[in-house]
Formats: sequence, structure tokens, C-alpha cells
Amino acid sequence: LHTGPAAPGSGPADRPDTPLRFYRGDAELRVAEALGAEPVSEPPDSLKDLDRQIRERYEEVLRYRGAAGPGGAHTTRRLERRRLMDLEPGGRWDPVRARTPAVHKLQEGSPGRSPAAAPGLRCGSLLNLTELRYLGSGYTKAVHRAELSRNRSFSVALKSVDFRGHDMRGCVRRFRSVAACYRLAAFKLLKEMNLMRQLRHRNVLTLYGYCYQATGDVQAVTAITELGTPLEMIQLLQTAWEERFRVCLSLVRLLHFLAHSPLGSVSLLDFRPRQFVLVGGELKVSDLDDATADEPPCPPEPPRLCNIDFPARNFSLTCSRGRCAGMNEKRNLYNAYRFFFTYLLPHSAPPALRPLLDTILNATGELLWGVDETLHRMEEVLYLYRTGQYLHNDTHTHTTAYRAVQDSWVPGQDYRCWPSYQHDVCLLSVFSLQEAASVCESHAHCHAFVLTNQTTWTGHQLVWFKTGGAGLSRAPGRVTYIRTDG
Ligand SMILES: Nc1ncnc2c1ncn2[C@@H]1O[C@H](COP(=O)(O)OP(=O)(O)OP(=O)(O)O)[C@@H](O)[C@H]1O
Repeated sequence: LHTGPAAPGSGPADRPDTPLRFYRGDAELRVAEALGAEPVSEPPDSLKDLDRQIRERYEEVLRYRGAAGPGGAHTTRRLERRRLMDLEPGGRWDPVRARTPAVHKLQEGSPGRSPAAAPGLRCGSLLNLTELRYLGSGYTKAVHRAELSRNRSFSVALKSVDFRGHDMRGCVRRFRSVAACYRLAAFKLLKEMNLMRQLRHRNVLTLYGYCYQATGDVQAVTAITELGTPLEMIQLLQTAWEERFRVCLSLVRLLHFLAHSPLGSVSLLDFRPRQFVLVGGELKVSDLDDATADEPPCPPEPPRLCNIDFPARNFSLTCSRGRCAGMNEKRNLYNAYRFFFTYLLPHSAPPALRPLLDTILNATGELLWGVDETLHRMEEVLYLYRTGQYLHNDTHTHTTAYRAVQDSWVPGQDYRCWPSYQHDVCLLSVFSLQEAASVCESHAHCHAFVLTNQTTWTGHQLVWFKTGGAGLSRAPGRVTYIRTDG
């Protein structure tokens, strides 16, 4: 009898302090520890199967290693080949038997010779880490946030194999080898690190560095990446349309990059929102271990159609030169439609932009366009929004007069509205003074508003809408408009 594996994403309180154990180097890892209190009665499966899985994963790590880095393809390959041989004197490096989980046994002081040729951070950077906090975990990895100090303190995310995660526990239960199971899981992390290095883009999380450290039987690996905020769909649904549009636009920019990436067209096979994080309002992909640049060969029998199957829809692509070309791009696009666009794009959009957004929604839902056209249409929406052209259809005539008071602010006198940038007040973004006046007229509680000099990512101005304009206080740079009709 044994209980199931810990559910991914369980709360901070019951998480083991995984990274700290590595950084302080005080861990003796045993099968019993990895499995917790679970008694296991069956004999272990043959390690041959595990060895095969490790070799397959290792091949994948190599496939996404690429040729970037100082010296270009030739030098990088030569260096890595030499390192492979260094690790296994007199023979070929063996991913199953070698002590390190990968070809790159690098420590502090070897910048540029990294698996990921990532900028500077290595194990030494983790010695003085503070404020280590559990952020989240999935089946394979646990993610913590921490403060590191170089010249000044900055926040990072630390990704490591989760010893209590679904993958490790399932593997250890089956094969009873913590070291080999760790190796299998670590190759997933290494693939991800290699992909982060190869796919440098503003919507792919940045890899700052990594650390290898011996602990017990395993050579533990930790990726040090840019810190984000896990994507909360419910929270996003409550934000302003402009912010939701930003998430969708960053996603389309990401998919455009992936379709034309240096590795070929890359598909994110696991596309759930939890694979993404937000960094300053922009969406970035954080989980790349399930990404693939492979497009399958076409079926041998006529009509040689390539099928893309989703739970509620199926699509067929025509075969091109023996391969299902375009499949990765289309799969990404439809996933973007079903996980993001349907929820985030249309609701509370400016009415004049609705027809354009509906066309985008329809075209991605039916896979009528490729990613180039989709990006073009999304950028067009951004242009119309940024330049205020979404207001041109606004035939509303203003009947209300306002008195402007320069450098002033209305304390209190707030009411709630939706979707406000702050939950207990009415704080919205507008393109112009006219738009602010229209909004105020459309709200029964509004009798004044304050223009601030704060802007959103599109350059729209943030405006506080108020129930009255009594008791003004001084606030340089702000302008209060008070309704003169009471
Ligand atoms: N850089 C980051 N900043 C903030 N949170 C992050 C970061 N990277 C990952 N996370 C959070 O940690 C969780 C687990 O990370 P990740 O998805 O890489 O693990 P995983 O084991 O591959 O998960 P899965 O089983 O879903 O594929 C994510 O769902 C995300 O919420």
C-alpha cells in the first residue's frame, strides 16, 4: 500500500528545501528519503529500461545544444567533444554511467564554456543567496525565488529537479536508484537550459547561469533564470483589456519567433498557462522541456494528410516534401486560441476594435492563417489602440462641462469600477482628455477625475475617477477635472 505522489503545485509549507540542501552540500540522498514514508514491496524493474530512457533524453539534450557561443559552431563542437573525452578517459562519455548528468561539468571560473554559454552566474553566486522562497513545481522541477547580490541585490528563479516531484518518486519507486533517476530528470532541465540559450527572445525566459554541485551520489544541477510571476488566469480575467491584449500579443510575438527560430519551427507540446510566467506584464515561456523542433514525416498512404488532433477539434494539413511542414506552427496557434485568445482577447475590448478581434479569433480558431498573418493583424490592433483610432467611431457628444484645477489631487472620494488597475478605486487608462470625460459621463458615481502623468505600456494615461472634487490637495503634475453641473 502506498499513497500517490505529491500533487504538483502543493503549498510552500510542505515543500522540502531542495536548493538549500544543494547549496550547503549537506545532503545524503537515499531511496527512502526520496520516497518519503511510502513502503514499496515490488522488486525494482530492470535498470536497462531506465538506461534506455536516459540515453534517449541525453540525445535530446545534444540535439538542442546548438552551435551558439564564442567561437561559433566549429569551436563549440570541438570543445564539447574534448570535454566528453576528458570525462571518460580512454573511452566515450556515457550518459548512463558517468557521474555528471551531462557533458558540461563546469564550475565557477569557466564562463563561455557552458552548456548554455549563459552570462556569468555560477555556483559562487549562490553562496550568499537570501530570501529563498518556494514558488511552484510541476512533475519534474521545483522552482524557488531568491535574492542574489552582485553589485546590488537582484531576484532570480532557481530551477532544480524536485526530489519529491511526480517524476522522481515514480522513477525511484520503479527502479530504486536515486542517482540514475536524478540523471533522467536532470536531462530534462538541461534540455530546457539549452533551449533557453538557443531561443533568445524577449518572450522566452532568460537563463542567467547554472550551478553543478556534488551532493551524495548525484551531481545536482540548478538553472538560474529570470524571475517571473506564475500566470493566474482568473487574475488576468479581472485586469484591463489593454493588459490582457498585451499577454496575447506577447504570445503571438513568441509564436512568430518560434516558427522562424534558429532551430527550425518549434512547437510547445505542453501549452497550458502554467508553462508561462509574467515579467513586467509581458508573457514569457518558462517551461521548455516539452518543446520540439521535429515535424513528423507524412503518412505513407494517400491522401497523405497530416492530422493535428485536439480534444474538441481536428485539423488536416497537406504533406509537403515528405514532412508535415507547418504542423508545429499550427499546433502552437490553435493552442494559443484555445488557452488564451478565447478568454482574454474579446471581453471588454473597445467596441471599434471588436470586429478586428473577432476576425483574429475566428481565423486562429479555424487555423485559417499562419503566424505571420496573425502577428500582422495583432500589431495592427495595437497600432489602432496606441494612436487612439479606436475612438473615431465614438459619436458621443459631451454635454458636461468640467473645471480644471492644475497640480491638484482629490483625496478619498473613490468608487469601484471594472476593470480598474487597483481593486478598491476606479483607476482606468485613457487615450485623451475627451475619452476621460466620456468615461466619467458614463459612470453614475463620477463627478470628478484626476489625470496623472503615469502611463501604461501603450502610452495611455492613467486616470482616477472620483465621486466628487471636494478638499483638493496639492499634487504637482496632476490635473483635477470637476463637473460643473453638480
Ligand atoms: N522563472 C520563474 N519565475 C516564477 N515562477 C516560475 C518560473 N519558472 C517556473 N515557475 C513556476 O514553477 C512551476 C514549475 O516550473 P516548471 O513548469 O518549469 O516545472 P515542470 O516540472 O516542468 O512542470 P510541468 O510538469 O508542468 O511541465 C511553473 O508552473 C511556474 O508556475
